[in-house]
Amino acid sequence: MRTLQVDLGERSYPIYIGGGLLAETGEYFERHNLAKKSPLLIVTDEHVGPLYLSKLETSLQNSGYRTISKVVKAGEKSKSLEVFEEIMTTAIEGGLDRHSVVIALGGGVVGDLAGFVAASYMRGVKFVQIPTTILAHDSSVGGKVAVNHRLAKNMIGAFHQPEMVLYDVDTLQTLPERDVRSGLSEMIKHGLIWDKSFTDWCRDQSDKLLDLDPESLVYGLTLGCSIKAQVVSTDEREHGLRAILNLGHTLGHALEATGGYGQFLHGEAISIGMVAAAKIAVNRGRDQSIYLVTKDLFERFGLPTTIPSQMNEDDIIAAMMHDKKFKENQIIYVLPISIGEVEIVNDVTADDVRHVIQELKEEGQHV
Ligand SMILES: NC(=O)c1ccc[n+]([C@@H]2O[C@H](COP(=O)([O-])OP(=O)(O)OC[C@H]3O[C@@H](n4cnc5c(N)ncnc54)[C@H](O)[C@@H]3O)[C@@H](O)[C@H]2O)c1
Ligand SMILES: O=C(O)C(=O)C[C@@H](O)[C@H](O)[C@H](O)COP(=O)(O)O
Ligand SMILES: [Zn+2]
Repeated sequence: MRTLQVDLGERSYPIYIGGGLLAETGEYFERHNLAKKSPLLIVTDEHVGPLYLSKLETSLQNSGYRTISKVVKAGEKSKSLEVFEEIMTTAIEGGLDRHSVVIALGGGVVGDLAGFVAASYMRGVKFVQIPTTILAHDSSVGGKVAVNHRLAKNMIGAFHQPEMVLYDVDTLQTLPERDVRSGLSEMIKHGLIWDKSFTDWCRDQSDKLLDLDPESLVYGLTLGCSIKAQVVSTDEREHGLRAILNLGHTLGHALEATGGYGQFLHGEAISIGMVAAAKIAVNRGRDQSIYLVTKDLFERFGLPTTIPSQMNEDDIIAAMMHDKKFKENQIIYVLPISIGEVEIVNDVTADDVRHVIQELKEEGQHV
């Protein structure tokens, strides 16, 4: 078992990564002095619930905790105000009070949604992240919680840090292949923004990672979480450095919204977004190899690197203008300087992005 720490003063918390942790949840809750008198609310989804909910409930009940649960539909569409309200109803009817803890058991969708419930219920209760996807090595750390608006991703949310992240890597063995690839996209991102040697390692280990080799997974997830924890510990509220975690997301989020939150998985959309960022950087004078290496990397993981020709660039640009990083008529964009190093710029124009969308649509037609 490995333990990392997110250093945020009184909001600091550990990330526990290892096998078999789910069955020990009750003991971790006791260790963290989480209240036993108030009911706990477990939020999960219809895929994860049947696999892991009873194990979690048993562990908590064996330690003397009372639990209620809410199972939501799987997928990005559950990150909505409608589902948020349904969970609030469950919480109120179940008698949750200010000492209750909301637990997210699942991937980034459940984590973001349950986290926003925890941030809002009675103006904020404690929150525990129990991630079950590869992607959630990113989403469970850092305290960004939100639901989507039809027009833009993660538009309604808060910063609300968990008490701990309990990452039982055994759960990853049941992930569908498409979600394995999608999750690895965020792992690669952590290399691209921070550490060339980690990017090289991801490329060299691609077969093992895609095969869910436990040793490679634990190493990759630990490195990914550790990069995320370092960035968040430096800049919790994204006043500066934290924006680098958004590599590929300006366009990626616009693709998700334009696709109706169903066409692309998050990791797929940001894979295209990271390739687009590399292309923009090259168009602005950076070395062509940045684009070639980035594209090759995502292709090795079976992730998309082009934009479907039927997508309309005006729609994508319009969605991008709603992004949180669009301010004072400028797009705040994260661009690679080299592999493992990025910069935050504010002079990428909508036309620059439109041009790259057209290039990536054309490339898609030659595949
Ligand atoms: N808050 C953040 O910092 C942050 C960071 C990155 C991504 N995100 C958000 O995370 C979301 C994507 O997360 P995700 O990819 O985990 O999606 P997800 O939560 O939808 O999970 C992916 C799919 O895998 C299923 N699943 C989950 N765990 C499983 C398991 N162990 N076995 C079998 N099936 C399992 C789910 O039911 C779902 O169908 C997006 O909404 C994205 O915006 C947030
Ligand atoms: O934690 C962050 O900061 C990130 O940017 C991580 C991203 O992978 C994640 O998708 C995040 O939810 C995007 O944040 P947003 O502020 O652009 O919605
Ligand atoms: Zn992301």
